[in-house]
Amino acid sequence: MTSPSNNPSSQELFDAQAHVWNFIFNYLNSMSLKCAIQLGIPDIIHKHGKPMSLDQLVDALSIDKSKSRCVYRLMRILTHSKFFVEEEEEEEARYSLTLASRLLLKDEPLSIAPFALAMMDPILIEPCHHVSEWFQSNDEISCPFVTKYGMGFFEYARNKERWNKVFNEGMASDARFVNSLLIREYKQVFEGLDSIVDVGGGTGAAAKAIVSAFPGLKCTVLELPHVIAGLEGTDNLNFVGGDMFNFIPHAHAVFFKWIFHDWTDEECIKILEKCKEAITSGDNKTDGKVIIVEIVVDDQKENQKATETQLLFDMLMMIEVTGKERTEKEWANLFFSAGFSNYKITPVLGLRSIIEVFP
Ligand SMILES: C[S@@+](CC[C@H](N)C(=O)[O-])C[C@H]1O[C@@H](n2cnc3c(N)ncnc32)[C@H](O)[C@@H]1O
Ligand SMILES: O=c1cc(-c2ccc(O)cc2)oc2c(O)c(O)ccc12
Repeated sequence: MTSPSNNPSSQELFDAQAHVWNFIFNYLNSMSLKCAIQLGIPDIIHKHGKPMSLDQLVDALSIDKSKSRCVYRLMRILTHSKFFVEEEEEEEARYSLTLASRLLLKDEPLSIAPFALAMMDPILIEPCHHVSEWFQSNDEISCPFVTKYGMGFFEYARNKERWNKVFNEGMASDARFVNSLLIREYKQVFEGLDSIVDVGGGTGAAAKAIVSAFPGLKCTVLELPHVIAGLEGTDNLNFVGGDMFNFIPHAHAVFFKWIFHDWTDEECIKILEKCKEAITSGDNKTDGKVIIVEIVVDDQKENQKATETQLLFDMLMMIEVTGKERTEKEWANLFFSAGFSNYKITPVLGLRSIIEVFP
């Protein structure tokens, strides 16, 4: 890393200014994407079935023609960011989808639109305006979410029906996406298991994907009661209301997706100790394991954008809850502190990995 020159050239100064500007205005990328999802632009282009002109898009959007140029400007920035492709046909621009915008179609099984809308909801963005205030406040305030709302995430979600629904649907869409790829890429992680508990499994999206791929496997979702209120199980899927810090039902394997990054090291060690009890039978024997789907920070050092996204998640975990993203060394420290003897990381889920932990 070179230190800045004491006598920068004009070009160096302009480059530095451009870097600052890019960061200042980057939120407008997120907000443009949010607007396109809310308007259903990917769905409209998909339904059209072939590249779509601006006039056709404006017609289908049912918005006032006076806003056509603004729709063009929205499409221009999102085309620049590779959410759409623009091609010229009969001297007119026509838009089609990219793989990224296909993931944002509302009625597709692998849609991550609900996750995108939950993560860009004002409820999660508001605490971001309170980070410095939180840094300067007393030790008792655990995260900027609490600075903003005066209560933790769990208490807030329990009392706000709309937010509870938006958040759970967002998580469920991510669970459907990542679990279908997990089963495609690393099916063997579940092979030979007869029972599994999905701890903090939300409304059961991951569990449903697992039992439909492995019909002989019995799956229990352990969740906070307000998340699973009114949900019915099936023959091989059941919902149990409870607290993972108190008790995890006995099973061959315990599955966690996006749980440990929500919690401090001390809390994770407590959960892992409960897991060890859950996979150990009365005679102290086990061939069970813990299966974790999470980020391993720095596992893709050569990919600058991947590392940046992992670090953005780490900031999100600091702001909304009291968790963090962990390096391999930090993960290993948790596992060994909780009395596990071995682990295996398989990096087949993009920014996340599958981590198997053995007693
Ligand atoms: C970030 S969400 C992840 C949901 C799901 N595993 C997924 O990735 O789609 C964290 C989940 O943990 C649940 N949770 C939080 N505290 C819990 C506790 N003490 N016992 C059981 N579940 C808990 C929350 O209700 C929430 O659904
Ligand atoms: O914004 C969040 C909040 C949580 C969260 C919610 C409820 C809990 O009891 C614990 C944590 O978790 C998140 C998460 O895992 C994620 O990947 C993104 C955002 C959030």
